[in-house]
Amino acid sequence: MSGQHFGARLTGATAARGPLCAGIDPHPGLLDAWGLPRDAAGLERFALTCVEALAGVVAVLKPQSAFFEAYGSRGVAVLERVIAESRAAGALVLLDVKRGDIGSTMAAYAQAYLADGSPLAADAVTLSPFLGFGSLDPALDLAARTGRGVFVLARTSNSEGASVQRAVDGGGRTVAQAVVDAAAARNAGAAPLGSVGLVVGATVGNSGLDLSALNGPVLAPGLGAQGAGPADLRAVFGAALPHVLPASSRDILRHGPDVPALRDAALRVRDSLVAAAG
Ligand SMILES: O=C(O)c1cc(=O)[nH]c(=O)n1[C@@H]1O[C@H](COP(=O)(O)O)[C@@H](O)[C@H]1O
Repeated sequence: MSGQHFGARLTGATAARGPLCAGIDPHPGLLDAWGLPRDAAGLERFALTCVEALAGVVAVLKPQSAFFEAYGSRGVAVLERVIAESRAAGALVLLDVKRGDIGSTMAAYAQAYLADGSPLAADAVTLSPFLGFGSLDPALDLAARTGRGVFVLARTSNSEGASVQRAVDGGGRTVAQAVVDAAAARNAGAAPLGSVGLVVGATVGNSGLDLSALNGPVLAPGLGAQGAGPADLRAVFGAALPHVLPASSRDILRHGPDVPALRDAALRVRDSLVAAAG
């Protein structure tokens, strides 16, 4: 990928379009609600309607891979179109795949999602560090070489995550803080922002995390359907708020399939985030 690295492109995109990541999560129940069949054709209509409504106005689109994989090769072909058409309309694409594996096979996932010329290459992907942060090195290295980004799970929005992520190591540091510190080391010296992001749910309350040295973006899912609102972001993120990218899926998608209604819903969420940050 030519041009600026991901952290710079994200900074430009959110400055121009506002701080919102809209998720494309084609839940079977949403296909029903939109009057679409639960098959690859329904998936395609759903996903491309999202692209039509959102890709020209939202900074980041986040397709959730599993909902596409569920329809096999036809679903994955739809995902390829979503990535290409969203990017062509000016949105950055964060592919939500939450990959994490031992290093040798992590390299293969990196090729699939972060290599120039790969059909599924996006601007960034979500990664899971729970096989050890260092196991992600092949993906972080390739992303750095190709100007792409990653968002590494640190403190997830679900309640089950806390027992792992708040566990404390021998030095008294939580697992989540160790992820933050490893990402910060990767981002040191980058300007205007590094390309190794984190995921910290908007639902987690006072996380206790020290994000002051991160120098990277923080994806904050959990708005809307999971109960968090724009006003919660300041409590969770404090001084790190300017680098937070709030994410919402179902709370926006329920306004489809009408394209203007879907777009207006996303813009309302975006405007409420701008107001809450101001
Ligand atoms: O990595 C993610 O995107 C993610 C991390 C996390 O901690 N919590 C979380 O909800 N997500 C994703 O964010 C989206 C949330 O969807 P809604 O609850 O419908 O807004 C889903 O695609 C989740 O898989």
